[in-house]
Amino acid sequence: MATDTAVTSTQTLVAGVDSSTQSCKVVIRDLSSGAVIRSGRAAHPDGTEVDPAAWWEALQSAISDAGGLDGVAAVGVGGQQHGLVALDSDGHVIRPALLWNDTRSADAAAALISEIGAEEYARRTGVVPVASFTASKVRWVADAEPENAARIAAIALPHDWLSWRLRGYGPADESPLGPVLDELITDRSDASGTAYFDSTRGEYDRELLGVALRRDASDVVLPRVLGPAEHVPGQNGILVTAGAGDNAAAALGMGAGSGDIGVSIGTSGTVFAVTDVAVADPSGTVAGFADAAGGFLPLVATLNAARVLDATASLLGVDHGEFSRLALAAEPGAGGLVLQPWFEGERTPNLPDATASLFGMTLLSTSRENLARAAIEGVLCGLADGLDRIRAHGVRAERILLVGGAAQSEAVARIAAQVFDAPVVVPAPGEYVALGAAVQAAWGLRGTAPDWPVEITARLERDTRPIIREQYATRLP
Ligand SMILES: Nc1ncnc2c1ncn2[C@@H]1O[C@H](COP(=O)(O)OP(=O)(O)O)[C@@H](O)[C@H]1O
Ligand SMILES: O=C(CO)[C@@H](O)[C@H](O)COP(=O)(O)O
Repeated sequence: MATDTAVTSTQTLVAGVDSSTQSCKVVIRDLSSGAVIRSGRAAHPDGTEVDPAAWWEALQSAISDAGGLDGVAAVGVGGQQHGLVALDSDGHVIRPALLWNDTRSADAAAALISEIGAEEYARRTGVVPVASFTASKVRWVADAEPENAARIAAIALPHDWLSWRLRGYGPADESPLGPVLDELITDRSDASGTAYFDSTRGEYDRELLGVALRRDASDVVLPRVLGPAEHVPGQNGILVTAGAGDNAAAALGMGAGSGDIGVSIGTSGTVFAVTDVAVADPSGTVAGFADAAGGFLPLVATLNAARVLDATASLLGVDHGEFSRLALAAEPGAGGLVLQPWFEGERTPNLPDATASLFGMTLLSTSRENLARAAIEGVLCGLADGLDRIRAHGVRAERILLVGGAAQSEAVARIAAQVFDAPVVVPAPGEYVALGAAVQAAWGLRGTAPDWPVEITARLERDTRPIIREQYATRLP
């Protein structure tokens, strides 16, 4: 448990949750100042399919690690996007949740595009299916496990299901309020990652869900979409707000506005902007998601991010601090060494079966320093390519806001300023998804968005080194 500030008896608190791929984090903030009062975390199991019960257990451990919810008036739950939580009519989870990084649904995504058309998907939902999206996972279950698909009574995303459990709903033998599927709630940001939601109209596209499920989906319960200023009752008098997809919650947490580009380097790598107008990219590279504040969140995601650095550091036998020092001891371009970091297949570019490759190895270039730098450059180049695609939709990039676990690496921040064609700002180390979910909790509780300060620890001027992206580009297929 981390206690940053003493709590007084008159203080009202709000809580934010980030149920992310690798862990669950809880932050408890003071409603009036936004100060973090206490926080906690718990690990999630590895794997690209996970029993949601593990998330529920981790959430309770993280809450307890944070000293419990005493004094908390409202909670918002942010979480990894896209995961398919399929429920039967008794509120039981039908099979382990299929996560955003499970690439078995790549063929299902391709089939949906060939049946509906990429242009039509982009027009109706703002996105074009890739393996990550919920619709692709629904189709995968319909084809690979038709007996499971036939039992689906409701479909939730990870954060929807956790909000439901937190409010006291669930299977009759596991929850005080029972399996009331109509009490599932969500928000526009996470709904927009399903590929069966029209975020400009704020409505589900049940015909597209039916195509994915291979049956009439009019009776499938989908979570009710709440606005950012709304709340519903929860347990012990604690109100529950809409929650959000993790990237949209991070945007709230770091106060991203027009001209800001969020770059998150966690399990996934993401680059996103906050915009007033929707983006629809029929190529599917830019996902035209909604944000958690009533606007839009055009986003490009990569599958290979912080864990590429973890794996390379482990190969070199060093911790994160030494890994950063090694990378900074190498020159930009890593002496010609290029790591194409597609260890887990890749989503952008859409190469679900790809593997990683190391190019440019000579006796001179193959040093520990160059390998550390090449890993960071490879991850950042993929995200910089994504930013170019977002800019192509007329989005301005005045500064990069760097968050996610790997943003704590000095080398990542300094090399980001060499790779992105914009200054880089690093907010103070923090769990920005959970912090943003707490922003939403405050917003839903009071009806207006709080104006809490965001502390910045580093500002790096643009320091573009063209060699890095030029040599990476020569290795693209
Ligand atoms: N100083 C650091 N340098 C590089 N990577 C780091 C550092 N600190 C944490 N990480 C990595 O960040 C990742 C966790 O980031 P996080 O944003 O919490 O991920 P997620 O939200 O996807 O679960 C882990 O892979 C961890 O090893
Ligand atoms: O798929 C996406 C965005 O489209 C990912 O960003 C997931 O939302 C997982 O996030 P992390 O757990 O890596 O933060």
